Amino acid sequence: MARTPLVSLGSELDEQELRRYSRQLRMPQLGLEGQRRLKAARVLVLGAGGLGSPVLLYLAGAGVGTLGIVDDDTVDESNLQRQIIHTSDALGTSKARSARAALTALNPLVRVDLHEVRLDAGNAAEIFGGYDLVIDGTDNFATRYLANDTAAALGMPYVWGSVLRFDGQVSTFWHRPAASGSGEPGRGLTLRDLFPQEIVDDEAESCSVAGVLGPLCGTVGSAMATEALKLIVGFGEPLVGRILVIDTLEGSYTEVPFGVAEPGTAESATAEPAPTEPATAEPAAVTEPAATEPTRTARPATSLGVTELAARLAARASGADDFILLDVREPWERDFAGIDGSVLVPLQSLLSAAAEEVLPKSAEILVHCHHDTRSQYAREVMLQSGWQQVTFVEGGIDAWSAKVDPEVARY
Ligand SMILES: Nc1ncnc2c1ncn2[C@@H]1O[C@H](COP(=O)(O)OP(=O)(O)OP(=O)(O)O)[C@@H](O)[C@H]1O
Repeated sequence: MARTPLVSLGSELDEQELRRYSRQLRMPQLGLEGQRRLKAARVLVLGAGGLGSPVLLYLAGAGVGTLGIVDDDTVDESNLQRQIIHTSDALGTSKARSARAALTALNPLVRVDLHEVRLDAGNAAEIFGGYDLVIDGTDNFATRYLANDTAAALGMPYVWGSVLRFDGQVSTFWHRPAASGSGEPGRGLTLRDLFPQEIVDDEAESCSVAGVLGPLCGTVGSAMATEALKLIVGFGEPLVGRILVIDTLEGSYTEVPFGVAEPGTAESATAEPAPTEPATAEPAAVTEPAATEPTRTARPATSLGVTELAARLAARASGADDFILLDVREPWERDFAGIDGSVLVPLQSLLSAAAEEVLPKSAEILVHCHHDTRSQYAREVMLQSGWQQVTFVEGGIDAWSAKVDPEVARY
C-alpha cells in the first residue's frame, strides 16, 4: 500500500545515479521519485557496531543522501566477527571513521557526517535535529530510552532493533507530540509502550557476556534498514505497533502486536494517529486488535517484588494461592541458581507448543529471570499471545538472593 513519504523529493538523478540504482528504480513502489526522496533523506544511525554495520552499508548502497553516525568507540578485534563494516586494518581506530571510509568506498555519492561522541541527554536533541529519521543500533537501554524520548519529542520515526545470543527483535516507533501548551499526550507509540517499566541494563544480558550470532546482526540490521527505506519513500507497511521477533535456532519469525488498547481509553487516544498525519503512523494492530488480545487497561499489576513473591509461594504451599512461577532463563543459569517450585521455559521457547502445555493460558503466571530484562519482555510477548495474567518479578533471582534467600548463588 502507498503511504505518505517521510521525505520530500530531492534533485533529479544524473546518469551515474540512474545506473547505480537501476535495480531498485525498476520497482514501481520505489521508482525515480522514491530514489529522489532517498537522495534528499538524512538518516542518523546510532552505533556503528553489530547492527549499525549492515544498516549503514545497505542505506549507503541504496543512495540515502546523508548518513550520520554516532559512536565514540574504537574497533576491537572481538567486534570483527559481526561488525562487518570494519576490517582488520581498522583495529584500534575510531569506529565512526572506519565506517565512513567503508561507506565512501561503497558509494561516494553519499555524504557521511560523524558525531564521535557518547550520545547523552546534553547532546541528543541537537544531534537528532539535523536528521529526518533515527535508527538505533546501540546495545544498552539507557541510550535506547534516551534516543526514543528524543525522537518522540521531535516527532521523528525511531527504528529500534536488538540482538542477543540467537534472538533478535525489530520495531518502529513514531510518536507525534501534541502542540505545546495543549495538555494533550501526543499520538503514536514509543519504546515505553513496549517496555513500560524502565529496564535497567543487565551486564549478564549483554553481547559481551552472553554472546551473539554474527549473521543475526545482519538479519536484524537489514530489517532495520528496510524500515528506513519504507518510511522515507512511503511503500509497504512499517513495523509500527508490531515487533518482529526472530529466533535463529528455530528459524522462526514471529510478529507480535503491542500497544493494543480499548477504543475510547486514554491509551487508545495516544495510539491513534491524527487523520491528517502520515498514514505510516497507523498500525493495523492498534485499530483492529484480535479478539483474543488483552487490552492494557484490563491487565493486572505489571510487577511484584521478591518479598511479595515469597509470601505468595508460602501461601501456594499451603493451598491458599494458585499460580505458576515461570523462569525464562537458560538451563545453565537455572542449574546455577533457582527458586524452588518454578517452571523453566527459556525465553526463546515461550511461544512453542511445548511451552503452552506447561503454561496454560488461563493460569496466573509470575515470571522471573536474572534481573528483569527478559521477564519484562516475556510478559509483553505472553500478554500479546493470549495469556491473561502475567506479572514479572522485580529484580529477578538476583533480588531474591539479596533479599529473601542468601543461599541462592548470585552471578
Ligand atoms: N550512548 C552511546 N553513544 C554513542 N555510541 C554508543 C552509545 N551506546 C552504544 N554505542 C555504540 O553502539 C555500538 C553497539 O555495538 P555492539 O552492540 O555490536 O557492541 P560493542 O560495544 O561494539 O561490542 P561488545 O559489546 O562486544 O563490547 C558500539 O559501537 C557502541 O560504542
